[in-house]
Amino acid sequence: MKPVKVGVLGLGTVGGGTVNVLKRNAQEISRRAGREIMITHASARDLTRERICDTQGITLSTDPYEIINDPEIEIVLELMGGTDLAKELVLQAIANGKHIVTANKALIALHGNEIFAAASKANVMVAYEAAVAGGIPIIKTIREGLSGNQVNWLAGIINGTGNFILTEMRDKGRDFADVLTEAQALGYAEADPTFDVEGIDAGHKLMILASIAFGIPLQFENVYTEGITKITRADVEYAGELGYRIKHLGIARKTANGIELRVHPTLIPERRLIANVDGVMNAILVQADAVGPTLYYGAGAGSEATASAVIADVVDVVRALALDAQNRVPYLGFQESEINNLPILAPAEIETTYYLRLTVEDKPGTLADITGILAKQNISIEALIQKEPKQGETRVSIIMLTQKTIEKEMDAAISAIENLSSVTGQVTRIRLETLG
Ligand SMILES: NC(=O)C1=CN([C@@H]2O[C@H](COP(=O)(O)OP(=O)(O)OC[C@H]3O[C@@H](n4cnc5c(N)ncnc54)[C@H](O)[C@@H]3O)[C@@H](O)[C@H]2O)C=CC1
Ligand SMILES: N[C@@H](CC=O)C(=O)O
Ligand code: NA
Repeated sequence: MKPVKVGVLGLGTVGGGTVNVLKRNAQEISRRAGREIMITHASARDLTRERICDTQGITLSTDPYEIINDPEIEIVLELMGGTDLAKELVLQAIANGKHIVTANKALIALHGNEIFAAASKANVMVAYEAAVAGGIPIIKTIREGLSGNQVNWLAGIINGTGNFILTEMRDKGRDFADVLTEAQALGYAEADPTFDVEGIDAGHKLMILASIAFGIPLQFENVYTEGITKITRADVEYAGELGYRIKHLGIARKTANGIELRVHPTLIPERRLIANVDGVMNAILVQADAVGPTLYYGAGAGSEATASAVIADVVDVVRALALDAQNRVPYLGFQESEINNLPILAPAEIETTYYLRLTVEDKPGTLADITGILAKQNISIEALIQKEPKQGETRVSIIMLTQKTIEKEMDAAISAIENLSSVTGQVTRIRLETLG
C-alpha cells in the first residue's frame, strides 16, 4: 500500500516532537498502522528559526494553505494553536476532504460542535487526543474503554504548567513568576500563559472531558474557571498542617439538579493518590458506576509526550480509513443524535466544603463575630486554627475548614465577614473535595 501523506501546521514544541517521534519509531508505527506514514509538508511562521526536529525530506512553507489545498495530503495535523486562523484552516481542510488531528483544546472546546458537524458532512475524521492531558490517552479511555459505564463524576489535574508551579512553590519555596518562566522555557506553557495560570486551558480540557463523559454539547461559556494566581505559600503550608494538598482541579459532576463544570484550586486529602501528582504530571480520576474509581496518570505537557498522543490519533485515522463513517468512534463518544443538552449548574448553586483564611485583629469578640456570621448562613465549622501573632504584630491568621455549604451562602458570609472592622483585607477561600 502506498504511504499516507501527512501535512503539519506548526513546527513548535508539539509539531517538532511529532516529527522526531514519527522518524524515530517509523517502523514500529507503520507495523501498527498498516501503512507507512510520511510527513511530506510542514508550515511555520518563521522558517529561519532553529527547530527541535530534523526537517530533512519535508517541504517547508510559511503558507499553511499550501498544505490544506495539496490534493496528495490525506491527514492534516493542526499543531499551531489559537482559534481564529486554526479554525479557518481546519474547516477549509475538512471541506477539502482531509482528516484532522489536532492538539488544540481551545479550538475543540470553543468550536468543536461546528467542526464535528462539518467533518460529518464531509465524511472525514477529526481526532484530538493530545488536546486533553497531553500524552495520557484519556479521550480514548472515556470514549471507548468506559463506554459500558455511566460516569458519575471526574476530577483532574489537567494543566501541567499550573501543577508544575504549585509543586515547585510547595517543595522548593520558589516564586510563582520564576517557575512560570521555567515552564515556558520547557515548552509546557500556552503561547499566552494566562491561559494556564487563570484556569482557561484547564477549562477547555474540562469541557471536552465533560462532553465525552456525559454526552452533552461543548459549551465552554458554562465552565466556571478560577486560576492559581492567588494561592500563597502560606495557604499551601496551612493546608499541609490540616492534612491537605492544594491542587488545581477541573471537576465535572452529574447531580440531580444539573451538571457541575468547574475549575479552581482545591484542597484534597493528602492520602489520595491524586494529591501526590506533582510537577508537569497530570492525572484524571473518573468515578463510573460499573468500574468504580479509575485513575489515569502521565505527562500532561511537553514535546514528545504530546507527540505520543498526536501519533496515536494518526494511527487510529489510518486504521479507520478502511471503515465507513458509521462504524467509527463518534466524536464525543455518544452517537450524534444522542447528544443531550442537560442543564449546567450555576456556580452559585454548587455545594462543597471550604478552606477559609482571614487576617484579623487579635482582640476579644472577633472570632465570635465571624462564627456568628457563618452560623447565620447555616455554615458549620469543621476545623479551626488560630495562629499566634508574630512578635510586635497585633494581627493574626485564622484558618477554617467548613462543612458542606452552597456557594451563594458562602458568598454572602464572606462579604459580611470582609465588612467587619476587625477583619483586614479579603478572605481567602479555597474549595475542598474529599474525592472519596
Ligand atoms: N506544548 C505542550 O506541551 C502542549 C501543547 N498543546 C497544544 O498544541 C498546540 C501547539 O502548541 P506548541 O507546540 O506548544 O506551540 P509552539 O508555539 O511551540 O508552536 C506553534 C507553531 O505554530 C506556528 N504558528 C503559530 N501561529 C501561526 C500562524 N498564525 N501562522 C503560521 N504558523 C503559526 C509557529 O510558527 C510554531 O511553529 C497548541 O494548540 C497547544 O495548546 C497541547 C498539549 C501539550
Ligand atoms: N499548557 C498546557 C499544555 C498542555 O496541554 C499545560 O501546561 O498543560
Ligand atoms: Na490525551
